[in-house]
Amino acid sequence: MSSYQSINPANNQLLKSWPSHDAAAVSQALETADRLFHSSWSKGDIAPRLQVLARLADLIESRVDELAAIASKEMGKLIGQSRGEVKICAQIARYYADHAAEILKPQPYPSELGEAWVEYHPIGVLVAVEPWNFPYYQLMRVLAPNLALGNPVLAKHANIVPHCADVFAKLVIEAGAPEGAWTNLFISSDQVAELIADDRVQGVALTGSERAGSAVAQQAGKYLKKSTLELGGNDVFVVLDDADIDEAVRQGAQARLSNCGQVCTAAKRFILHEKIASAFIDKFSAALKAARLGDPLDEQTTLGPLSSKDARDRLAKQVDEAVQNGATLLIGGKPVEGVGCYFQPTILTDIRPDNPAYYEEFFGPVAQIYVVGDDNAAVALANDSHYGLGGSVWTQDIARGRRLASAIETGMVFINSQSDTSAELPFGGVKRSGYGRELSDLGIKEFANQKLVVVAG
Ligand SMILES: NC(=O)C1=CN([C@@H]2O[C@H](COP(=O)(O)OP(=O)(O)OC[C@H]3O[C@@H](n4cnc5c(N)ncnc54)[C@H](OP(=O)(O)O)[C@@H]3O)[C@@H](O)[C@H]2O)C=CC1
Ligand SMILES: CCCCCC(=O)O
Repeated sequence: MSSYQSINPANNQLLKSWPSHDAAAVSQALETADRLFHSSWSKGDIAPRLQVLARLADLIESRVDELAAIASKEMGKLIGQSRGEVKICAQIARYYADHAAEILKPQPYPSELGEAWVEYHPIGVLVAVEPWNFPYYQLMRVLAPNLALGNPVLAKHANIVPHCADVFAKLVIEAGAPEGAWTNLFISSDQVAELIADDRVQGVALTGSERAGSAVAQQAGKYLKKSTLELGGNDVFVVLDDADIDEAVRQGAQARLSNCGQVCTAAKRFILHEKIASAFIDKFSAALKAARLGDPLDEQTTLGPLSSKDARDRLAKQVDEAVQNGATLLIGGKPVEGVGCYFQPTILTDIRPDNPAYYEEFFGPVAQIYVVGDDNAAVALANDSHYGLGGSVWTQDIARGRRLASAIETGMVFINSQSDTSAELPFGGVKRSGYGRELSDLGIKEFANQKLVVVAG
């Protein structure tokens, strides 16, 4: 049974232990959620559900500082970045409050068979399995569209962010949602598997590692339940010879160091055109070295700790092995001595395809640098990856940027911007980065019965 403990990664202090939910509590939660699904709340008029989302957005906006501090203390995100995450959660709630009715209205399908349309109905109780790196955003990405649609959700959050999980669930109730709409469960992987197997559960959404995604998707497949997966990424940051180098360096450093590099769509593989590589590397190294490590609650800090001791130790081992297999360590490369799960900003170069690091995601402030001679080489290197989540291309020739964006095999590509997210834009990837999309009109239909109705002509 995974234990749920709030531990501050900046000082390794235990903040609070949280009791796990036993079988009786899980059974009660599932029964309540399923009863709600069969009620007028889920199957009736959408308006009351959208009013809850609007109130939730207002509530979150009124408590940004409080919610941000809880996240920063529990998983080490810089306080300013935690505020940003809380604000985008309000944006997502408000987006679906304002747009779900339009997105979900019946869509006509002109047909020779007669008058035809597609209606969008909820499918039932879902399970959400979410990670610690955006402890509120990951939950809101599932809650908002499915509360609008009418799918009740049983949520299993990462075991290192129980306070975020608990306060989020309380906010949903405070916004007026009935019991069962969103239930936080402190449960184990085995209990998740049992829920997925239950006939009352119709789908599962997971964000996390390939390991977790594979286990959950396997169970979902075994019981023929719909699933969506948003997993790791090894996103490229392609800087072409005509790029604005200073802007690319500024955003590249942000894209690698934000959330201490623990972002699935963080820039991880920096692919540099040979004409600008030396200039970029000099400026980029200086930008990473200038990071101010410290307490995430201190506004002056620009690089906080990793989320846990395990995460820090895993990263240190990865970097050591990369160097043992031939990579050159340009800067950093070691845990920071002392209290807390800190790691030096790091740059690795000379990573050859026979080095395991070539295909690995570094979930921390570790940048890989590659140098290429032309656009085709950049695309070939970008696509030589098991992952396919996001990426960015930097060039002053937009037509050139669009060509590369179309050729890079990922779910999202940004031109002259680091990867980002917004409620109205779909989020997701391909290959081992998972499948399905969250947010936007695509995300709300992932767990909808897209029902065809035809009136014979
Ligand atoms: N795509 C993304 O945004 C993220 C990707 N990751 C990737 O995951 C890697 C490791 O991070 P980590 O924290 O270990 O992520 P995990 O994949 O272990 O955790 C993500 C969620 O999945 C749960 N989980 C893990 N295994 C199972 C299982 N067999 N059945 C059901 N649920 C399960 C976890 O629960 P519990 O916490 O109790 O183990 C957690 O709630 C990172 O290096 C990164 O590559 C991590 C975070 C976010
Ligand atoms: C702001 C970017 C959000 C990325 C969410 C993730 O790491 O899954």
